[in-house]
Amino acid sequence: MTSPPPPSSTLPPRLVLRDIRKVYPTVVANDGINLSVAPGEIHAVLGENGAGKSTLMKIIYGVTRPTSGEMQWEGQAVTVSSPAHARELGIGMVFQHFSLFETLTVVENVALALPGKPDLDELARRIEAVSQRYGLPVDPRRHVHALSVGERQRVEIVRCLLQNPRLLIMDEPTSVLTPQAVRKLFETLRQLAAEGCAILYISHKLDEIQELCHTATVLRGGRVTGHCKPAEETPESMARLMIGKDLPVCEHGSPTHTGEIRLRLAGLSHASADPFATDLRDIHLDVHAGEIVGIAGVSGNGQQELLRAISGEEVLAEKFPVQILGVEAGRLNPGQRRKLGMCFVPEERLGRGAVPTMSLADNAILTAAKTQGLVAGGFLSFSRARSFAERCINGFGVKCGGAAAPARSLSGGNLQKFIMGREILQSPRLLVCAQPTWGVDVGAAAFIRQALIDLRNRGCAVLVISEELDELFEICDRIAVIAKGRLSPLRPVAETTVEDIGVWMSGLWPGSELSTDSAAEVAHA
Ligand SMILES: Nc1ncnc2c1ncn2[C@@H]1O[C@H](COP(=O)(O)OP(=O)(O)OP(=O)(O)O)[C@@H](O)[C@H]1O
Repeated sequence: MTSPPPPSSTLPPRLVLRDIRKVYPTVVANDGINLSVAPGEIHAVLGENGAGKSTLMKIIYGVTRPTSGEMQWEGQAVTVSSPAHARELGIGMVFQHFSLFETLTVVENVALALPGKPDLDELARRIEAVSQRYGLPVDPRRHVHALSVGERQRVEIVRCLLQNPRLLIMDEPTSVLTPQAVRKLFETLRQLAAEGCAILYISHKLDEIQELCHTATVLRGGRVTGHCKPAEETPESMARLMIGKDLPVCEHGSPTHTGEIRLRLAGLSHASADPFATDLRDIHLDVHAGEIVGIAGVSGNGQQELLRAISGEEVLAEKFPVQILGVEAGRLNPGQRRKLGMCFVPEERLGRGAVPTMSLADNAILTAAKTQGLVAGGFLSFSRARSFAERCINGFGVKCGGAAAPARSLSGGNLQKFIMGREILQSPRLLVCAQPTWGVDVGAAAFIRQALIDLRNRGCAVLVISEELDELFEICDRIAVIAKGRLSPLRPVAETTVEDIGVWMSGLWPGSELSTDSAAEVAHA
């Protein structure tokens, strides 16, 4: 599919940035940035993790003040004092990290972003209308805490579209959307652009940028290092522009040796107390030492519940359904399961994967205290915690202000790299991870995938739950699909195709109990 023709260059720009600079205590996040977006233009902002993309977008949206520089909105100099001010001007933003209150419903969350006190019934109807029109299904009455990551992202997008923005900023909006939802979103964005909305689009998915965007600005180390027309580039040439060299190629190889079963799910069924959660139904799965098993699926089909049941965040009624390193572990808490040799990475990096206000060293203590000997004689060793955090930072190329930097000061991709590093460097015997490369730039994603393959080659059993089919096909040895809380049979990756697994993702695999109607529901979960 090709991009629509670029907008007419005779229109005056909607937004102009001149010499924008933002200095944080340990880093210059933006350094003399110039950028201009015309009405109807879809403009990509490209760059490695930590290049300064989100900082620039937050400046435009009034979340952060620039240290210096000038911004013009529709020809007038403007200082955007707050997000509310940005919204008044006609600027909308979908954030990389969700800004939703978990204890409120969807409609209550949306109401908070609107001026005055909107009538909730009327607003719920508007939400339904917008979500239907743009193919982004959300139920306005559900509580946010019960939504999957993909569903939350849809809420963020719908909330933004309700405000009819004239400039829409999207910070990695597709990281957790299904391929069908991405198609729909692109149609929406093209439609908005055709109606004259300017769009600033940040993504690490270079094929998407090539398909969607008219123009691109490349950032590196806070500075503009290039411009291009994505339609005239390839994903490889854009990657080179971004990282200054060719992308490394993953060396998968075959599993050298598959050994004993490290994770066994023996008929795992679990009904959560949360009425909106997906019940897990009779899941059987073995993951052996020395293999990577992938679980694909449309977000909201039981992935979160499965990860919680395996990690111990959700303790089960019985011991036997989850067996870790041969121990019936269903009633153990996460700490006890980690002691058996398991590490895990949840899909939400801020909140579950790391405590935002704590330093990286303290975040290292949270999961690695035992394996890295960070506690001795009942006392925490802060120097050891610091040096382990530094190993994660150096080993995984995390760009940050050092081990003392609070987790929330890291760019999204850099925090993900840190969390992956913290778990992988504990040399677990079993690693369970969700969305391992979410929000990570193309170079770092290749690095993380290779680190998972290397871990497998050292004999670790690895289970990856991901919505990125291409990623699963690149790194896994065997693959299954989760749909409506049920798990499909496992297939060797070499004996299946992305197309087959795509069909299975709607719940229709050989022997599946789902009807065609239920399958349609799965695709929209
Ligand atoms: N509140 C903050 N305090 C200190 N440093 C910060 C803060 N916010 C961002 N930074 C730093 O500014 C730099 C740019 O971060 P930014 O989030 O803009 O990068 P990014 O290009 O959006 O990266 P990613 O692709 O990983 O999201 C990083 O080095 C980051 O650590």
